[in-house]
Amino acid sequence: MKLTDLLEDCDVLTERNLADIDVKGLTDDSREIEPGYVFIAVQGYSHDGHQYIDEAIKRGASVIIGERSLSLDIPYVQVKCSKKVLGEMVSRFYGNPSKDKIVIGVTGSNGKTTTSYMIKAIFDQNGYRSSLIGTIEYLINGKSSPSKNTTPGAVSLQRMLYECEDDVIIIEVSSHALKQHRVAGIQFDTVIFTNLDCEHLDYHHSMEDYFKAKSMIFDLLKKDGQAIVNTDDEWGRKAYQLLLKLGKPVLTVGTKPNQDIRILPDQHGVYIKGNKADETLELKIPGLHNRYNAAFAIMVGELIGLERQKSIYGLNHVEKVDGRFQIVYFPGNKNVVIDYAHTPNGFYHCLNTIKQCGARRIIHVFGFRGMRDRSKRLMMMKQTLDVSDYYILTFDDLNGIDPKEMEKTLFDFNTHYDENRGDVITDRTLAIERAIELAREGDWVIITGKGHEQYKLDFEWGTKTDLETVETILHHTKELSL
Ligand SMILES: CC(=O)N[C@H]1[C@@H](OP(=O)(O)OP(=O)(O)OC[C@H]2O[C@@H](n3ccc(=O)[nH]c3=O)[C@H](O)[C@@H]2O)O[C@H](CO)[C@@H](O)[C@@H]1O[C@H](C)C(=O)N[C@@H](C)C(=O)N[C@H](CCC(=O)O)C(=O)O
Repeated sequence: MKLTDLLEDCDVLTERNLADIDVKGLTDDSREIEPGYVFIAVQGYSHDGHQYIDEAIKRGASVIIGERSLSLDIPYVQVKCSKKVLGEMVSRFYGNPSKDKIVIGVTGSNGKTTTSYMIKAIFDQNGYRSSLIGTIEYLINGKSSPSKNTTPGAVSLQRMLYECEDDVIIIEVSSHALKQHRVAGIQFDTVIFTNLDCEHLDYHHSMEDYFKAKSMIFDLLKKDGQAIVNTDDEWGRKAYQLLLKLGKPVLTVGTKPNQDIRILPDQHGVYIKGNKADETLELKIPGLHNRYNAAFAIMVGELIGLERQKSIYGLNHVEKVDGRFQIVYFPGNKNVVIDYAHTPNGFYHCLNTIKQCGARRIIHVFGFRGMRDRSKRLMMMKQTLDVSDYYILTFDDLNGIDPKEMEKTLFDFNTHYDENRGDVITDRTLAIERAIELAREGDWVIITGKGHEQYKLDFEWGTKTDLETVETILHHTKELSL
């Protein structure tokens, strides 16, 4: 493929010696360079790709692209934003693979994963074949591989799209990915904006900046693409206004009248308007948050012209999503829930869902992640105090933070909010064991923060995930009762 074709429409500042250069491949990682490749130098979070230009040349790069004004012995193209150019070029290199597929992007703080699996179930149960790229796994052509990033880097992502033989591809799009242009070059048929919660402010610095990053996805809609937003959410309403301003078609989901899909909080259903007749659909899914997720998925079904009952049929086939409101039933009518919730709003929805399920008492095990947004911790604490009856603060990922420092943070929170309703047990497995021990008939234990993820620390029980810990305790409980 010719370099000039790959650079078409890219924001190029200066260029020289471009002639008729053939491109064999392209990457932003000098370690992956092969002869005839283009190396795109990207300013990253921990390294500056421009430092690896010499290494890329030694490995045989035939062209370098970067943001600096440089004079090199091989052709160099200076661009305004090399991350964006990377996505755009790699997409062209693979023949714009998103163009001829149905591509659904799901963004927002909470609900991305569950919504994505619901959409997938609707497609799969109705004669389509779909791929999914997200927090838990990359599921392409029926083959699953573990997820590294919720949204992979541009080169991997475009390669996955290229290799995907399915009709539909559902992509969870993180704010990091948008800010870093990992999805540049992708064209979305539908974009879903679930909500925005106090999160990632270590990276985005303010909610406005976080919102700005999320809104970048709207620029990537296909010409006839469609956005769907949750207008019960403050930032969803801002997204709605922005979309109107941009002249993009937008459908709404929420509990207020006049929304395209109206959530009926007390009736376990949704009321849907649209091209076809208005209709109330019953949903058998627990939790208000899941009715929002289901409403987005049903709306996607509407957009591809599915009969509504076929969407409901699909939703009834959603397999359990790892680490998302995953219930383990204990003898003596005790339930244990594992959920990825790690924001105040995530807590609100999980804890209230358990309450609606009729929990006698709620015991909540959770912690705070090191090196992440600290501003949300207070609100997380308040949320649990509002709804749960007892909490145990424990370790989540430390991400390089000294364990002593995190332990002190947990004890400080516990002392500050001490109403004889909480405890600190830093070992996560012992905290879970204690919570289950405390539970009596009709009680629910909820463990939040890690969801499907593997532990990064070694804990007492030697288990690797919350599910493994809970199942090990269940096994011991059953043995003891024999
Ligand atoms: C902070 C962050 O977002 N980092 C992401 C970023 O990497 P980076 O900026 O650190 O890259 P870097 O190591 O500084 O390298 C800069 C450049 O130098 C190049 N390099 C580097 C070394 C070398 O020898 N040669 C070389 O060419 C690198 O290939 C790169 O192009 O770009 C990489 C490729 O896209 C990502 O994999 C990486 O995600 C890291 C692993 C990460 O943990 N990110 C998290 C914060 C994240 O993105 N999370 C969201 C989900 C958030 C949520 O909703 O919960 C996600 O989408 O996963």
